[in-house]
Amino acid sequence: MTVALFDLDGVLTSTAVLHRNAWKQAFDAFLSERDPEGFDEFTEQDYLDYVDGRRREDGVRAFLHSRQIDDVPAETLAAIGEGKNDLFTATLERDGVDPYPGSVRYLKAAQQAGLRIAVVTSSKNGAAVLDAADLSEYVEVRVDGLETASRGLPGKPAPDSFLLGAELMGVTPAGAVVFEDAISGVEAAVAGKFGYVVAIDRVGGGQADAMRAAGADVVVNDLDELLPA
Ligand SMILES: O=P(O)(O)OC[C@H]1O[C@@H](O)[C@H](O)[C@@H](O)[C@@H]1O
Repeated sequence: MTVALFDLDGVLTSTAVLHRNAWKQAFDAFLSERDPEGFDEFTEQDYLDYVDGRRREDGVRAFLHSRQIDDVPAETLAAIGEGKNDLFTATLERDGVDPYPGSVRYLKAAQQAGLRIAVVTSSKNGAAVLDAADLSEYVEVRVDGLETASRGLPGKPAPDSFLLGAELMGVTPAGAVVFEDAISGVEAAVAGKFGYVVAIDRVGGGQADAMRAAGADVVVNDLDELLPA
């Protein structure tokens, strides 16, 4: 295999946590206003099950549906996502972004070994995150939430964004390896019949088992583990 398709948030950069925190603020504000008495907070498991790896609008719909909230007008759904995005971008601008050191080492080693690198992310902030983390130089092709939206492609867990990444890199899915930290992303890679699927478990608990059940070929805690000692 000569091409590697990396998810971004949680794989190369620690921004999955920034996304999760911003989602929590946005959803908790919505839920507590809608039902102050019965307020039941947005949890880390909610993030992993319904939001992680998915496009912004898909995450909003999937989470609210999990709470049997299906009567929200489209403008309100959009406003929740926009509120979350304002929180996310403000944190990004204030604190910057840390790439995982093990991921940087892995990118360098992959590049030296002649592997060509693409990033496939559901986020519309993909370019800003790559730039802030100083990783853009490694990336030959970027497929992000803006690109898939402009082409009318469905988001993860549908395979389309990864398939587009492979196509733009000029390889078949079988000729590419996918690196993912979200269950929706592992499902997308498996659905696309990619050559090899590496899952990165950043959260512990039942995540590694869920990743294997979703079809990951291997689960690691950090990309460093894949490098020779
Ligand atoms: O709102 P954005 O920046 O377009 O990101 C959409 C999604 O992008 C994914 O990469 C993240 O895992 C999700 O948490 C996030 O919600």
